[in-house]
Amino acid sequence: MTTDFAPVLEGHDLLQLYAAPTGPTQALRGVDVTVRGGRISAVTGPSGSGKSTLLALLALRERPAGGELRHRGRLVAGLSRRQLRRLRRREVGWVAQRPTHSLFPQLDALGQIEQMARLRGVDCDPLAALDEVALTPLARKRPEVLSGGEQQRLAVAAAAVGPPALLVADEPTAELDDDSAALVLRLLRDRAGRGSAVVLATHDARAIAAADTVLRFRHGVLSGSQEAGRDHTVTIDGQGRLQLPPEALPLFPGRRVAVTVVDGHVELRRAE
Ligand SMILES: Nc1ncnc2c1ncn2[C@@H]1O[C@H](COP(=O)(O)OP(=O)(O)OP(=O)(O)O)[C@@H](O)[C@H]1O
Repeated sequence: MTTDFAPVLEGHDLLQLYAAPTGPTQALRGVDVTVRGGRISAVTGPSGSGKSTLLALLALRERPAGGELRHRGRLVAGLSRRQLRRLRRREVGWVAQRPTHSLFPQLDALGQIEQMARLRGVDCDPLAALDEVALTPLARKRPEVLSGGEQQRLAVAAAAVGPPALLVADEPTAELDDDSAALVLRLLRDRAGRGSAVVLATHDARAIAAADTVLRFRHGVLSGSQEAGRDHTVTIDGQGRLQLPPEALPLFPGRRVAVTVVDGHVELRRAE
């Protein structure tokens, strides 16, 4: 179902250090990671395990202290600050753990979307972008007067303008109830469907279930990775209806499905 895109980012033996009173501490070490367009990758693990540190590297906000990070085959270490800034502006959507850190404090919700479209050099319908996260009634509000969940939805909608080649979000559903989380996950799936590489740091089972790849961290080390695609046994009722597993639902945002019976199996695709 998922198209196989070339890697946007490839990290090998990544190391990140932070200063601590006792000397430099390794926030990440020995991490190998590949991020592809068309996929949602969830980075998970206990608090302090290195998720945000990895996201800062993948969003090109920091450079690794060691190892190799390549963006479309080019070594990030070889890029100037100016080149990195330009890449971030044009190609990277970023949702900070505190969503206000990725919003412009002086702009209202509509202005956030318009400004992001300007920075990326893309056309966009700002009202439709707000509607996607159910924020149209708050179009003229600035971030400071929005609730935490509204700020989070706005930050995701703004980061997703374009859509960007890379969409990196730190805990994008942490503040959200089930309905709002479903909106955000549907939006992220839509952008992956349009080719974005989506990377999330998350503790949220709803977001992990929506991911194609799950990367588990412990003490700064990648302790396991898992591809989605588990088999599910479900029952078909007397009318031929079946219940899709929850992680399949974000694949069908309009809830319309094209069904093809072919070679003894059934394929489901999003109906246009
Ligand atoms: N700017 C920094 N300066 C010093 N230490 C840092 C800095 N950022 C992170 N660390 C340390 O690096 C380690 C990894 O932190 P990180 O924020 O990546 O974890 P996390 O898995 O995202 O945690 P959480 O789920 O709580 O957000 C922690 O020990 C943290 O204290």
